[in-house]
Amino acid sequence: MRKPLIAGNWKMNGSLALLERFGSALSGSALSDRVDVALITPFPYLVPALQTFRDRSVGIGAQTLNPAPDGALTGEVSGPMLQDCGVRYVLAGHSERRTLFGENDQDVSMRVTAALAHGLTPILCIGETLEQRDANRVEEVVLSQVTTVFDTLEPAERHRVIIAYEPVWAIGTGRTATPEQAQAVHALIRQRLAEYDSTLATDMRLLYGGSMKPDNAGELLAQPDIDGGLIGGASLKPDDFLSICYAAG
Ligand SMILES: O=C(CO)COP(=O)(O)O
Repeated sequence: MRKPLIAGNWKMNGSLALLERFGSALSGSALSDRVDVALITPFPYLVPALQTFRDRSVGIGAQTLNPAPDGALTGEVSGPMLQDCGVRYVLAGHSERRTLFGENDQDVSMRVTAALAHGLTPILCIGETLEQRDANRVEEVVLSQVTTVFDTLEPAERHRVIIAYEPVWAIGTGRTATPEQAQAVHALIRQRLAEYDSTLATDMRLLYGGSMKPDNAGELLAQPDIDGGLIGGASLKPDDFLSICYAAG
């Protein structure tokens, strides 16, 4: 049985004041242990977030990392640093990193490997653009984003990854994938995982991301192959985020 994960990706948003509001909202909530909750914050808020949720009721994650362990790389943050601070998750391959910062599949793969090497749980983000969907290339694009990373991993490492399917056309647009569209892609990903090993397919959590909100979360999360959500805009509003967590758990 896969436990759902609801992860809020703050992107380059948020403040200490917002973190405090999340601290009050989530600590005072009746969240069940049937759902894992994570906040993926900008670097400066990681340590305050870890302090806010020192009971570990909310896992804290970073939005990227540099694959090198250390060195003369001004402005970068490494896996050992995140591990040192107690960070649990790190995103790799978010579409904004791919398009705005030029990260290709190989860069993404190096980040997943570095995360695993330093005890972090990578959340590998994949998804097609609208152009690729219109050209009927969803399966090809999404499965190749999975395999370029998974082919390089050891079998045991593959089991430690979480995948988030985020169709690029649904991110921040208010245009969410229908539950059927999302389920169809999740099922394809799971089939591909089964080719590596059947327990990988049954165990791996596949999150959906892209305009998930309180009013559509229930339907999306009810799909058999959707095991949670990676939430952007709605993760900046404690009440909305909590509603989505309740819908999952
Ligand atoms: O990119 C996302 C999460 O990583 C999704 O963002 P939105 O929920 O704002 O569409």
